[in-house]
Amino acid sequence: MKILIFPTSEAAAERVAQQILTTVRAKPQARLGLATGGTMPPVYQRLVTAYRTGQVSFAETLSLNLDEYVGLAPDHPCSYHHFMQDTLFAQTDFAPGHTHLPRGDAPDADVESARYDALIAANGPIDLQLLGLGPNGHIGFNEPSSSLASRTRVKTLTSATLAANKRYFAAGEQPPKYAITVGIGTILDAREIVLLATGPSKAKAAAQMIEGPLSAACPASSLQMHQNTTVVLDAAAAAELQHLDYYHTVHPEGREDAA
Ligand SMILES: O=P(O)(O)OC[C@H]1O[C@](O)(CO)[C@@H](O)[C@@H]1O
Repeated sequence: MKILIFPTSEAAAERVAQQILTTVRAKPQARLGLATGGTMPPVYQRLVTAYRTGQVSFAETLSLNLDEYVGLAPDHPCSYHHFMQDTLFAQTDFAPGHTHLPRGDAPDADVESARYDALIAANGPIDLQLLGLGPNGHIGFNEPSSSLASRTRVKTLTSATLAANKRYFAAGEQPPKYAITVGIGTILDAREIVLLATGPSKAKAAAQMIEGPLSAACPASSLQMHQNTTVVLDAAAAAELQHLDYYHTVHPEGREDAA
């Protein structure tokens, strides 16, 4: 893993956006694995700006998102379909038939998981997989105890994740208890992975992911096994790392201390 530590969350998001733009400019038909969650809007805003200013086109790009809540239809305001439409797809020239997420409202979530896994296999490998990080170390909705070889399937969300994501739902509305998520094995098949984690709530998970043992207790530690992963942190998310001299620290003026 290459670890980059930026002074601010804005600088970290900018670095991730630039990596996505570089991939799409080099290969307009790139297959992007995209992520949702509160960490991603600053990245997607930058992609939208790049599109609006003529710096990039996504017209030929394929996107395959990581996950969706079981039971939520695409038009539910808290569905990840809605999140992606709102923050990225409707604001750029992604072709509607090129943007994929698991269907949370499918009549049988297991059948839908198998369909989605086959879709990724048919279109893969993913060129660039974008990831956020759950405060409990999850990637996608691969909660602690997920098999490190898992494929797309239904996962039961932990109480910690339900509590963390409750803020995205209306008062009194319970977040779904299950999600369809691409598996860790599927994530590790990507040619390139970039994970973005910002803010103090990610510090413990970031330290376990980078410095902890490879373990299903921290699903993100599986990225230690991937040959082309960049982890982008802001200073708050890097606060619990013990070995700062192992990593690349990027200073406000852009100077980088090489690891
Ligand atoms: O960015 P957040 O909201 O902290 O979420 C962290 C991760 O958890 C998820 O919400 C679960 O998939 C991801 O979308 C996200 O990458």
